[in-house]
Amino acid sequence: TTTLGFKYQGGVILAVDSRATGGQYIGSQSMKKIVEINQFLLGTLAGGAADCVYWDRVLSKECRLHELRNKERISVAAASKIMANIAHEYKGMGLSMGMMLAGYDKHGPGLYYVDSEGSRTPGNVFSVGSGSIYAFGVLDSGYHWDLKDAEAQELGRRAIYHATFRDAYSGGIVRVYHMTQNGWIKISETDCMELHYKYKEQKEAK
Ligand SMILES: CC1=C(C(=O)N[C@H](C)C(=O)N[C@@H](Cc2c[nH]c3ccccc23)C(=O)N[C@@H](Cc2ccccc2)C(=O)[C@H](C)CO)Cc2ccccc21
Repeated sequence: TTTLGFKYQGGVILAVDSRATGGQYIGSQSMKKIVEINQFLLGTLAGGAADCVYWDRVLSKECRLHELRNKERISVAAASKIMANIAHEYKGMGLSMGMMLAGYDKHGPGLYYVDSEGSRTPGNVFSVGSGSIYAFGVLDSGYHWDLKDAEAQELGRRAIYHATFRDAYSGGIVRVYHMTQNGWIKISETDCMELHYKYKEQKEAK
């Protein structure tokens, strides 16, 4: 898996692949690794697929209950704290989850990394999963706060593509979402082979 998220002047970009593996076996090429918790909250999934899918559903339920009890949407900080508390409750019992929570609340754009070891960190740039070292290579060389929306979306897409090219455990479809003060927008869903030939042509055109 390769997932990434970064904050910039235009909000938050999330980009992921869609492969699930069991050892060398590819279980699926179409897994949804960006989960839509609500219109202003997105999560990304990496690690044990069942762990991620299950505890994301629990988090979604808790976020909805928070809205009903408090008559206001949950903040990104509070949602990430719920997930961190769950991870801490099960620490040492074998959960394997590396997630990001991205959203927009009264404090502006939010991006947190949360994992099953108990880490919960706010930050501007994260990449999580077996292909994250490749994604960082592209992301760190192209990232700056003042990226334009189209540049930011393409940077996320290109970073995930390069990870699917080099990491055997990443592949399938490259999905890009953009979180702004009006909520999330799904920007693109592109098969990594389509991107492969598109980037190849761009290089040959030079
Ligand atoms: C095909 C499939 C599933 C599947 O392939 N499960 C395997 C056992 C799984 O969990 N694979 C992990 C890798 C893995 C196997 N055993 C583990 C034990 C501990 C930690 C990780 C693993 C995976 O693809 N994870 C994805 C993340 C992911 C995949 C699917 C859904 C959510 C997140 C990922 O991180 C990269 C591919 C690198 O591993 C689970 C599932 C649920 C619902 C529908 C289909 C499937």
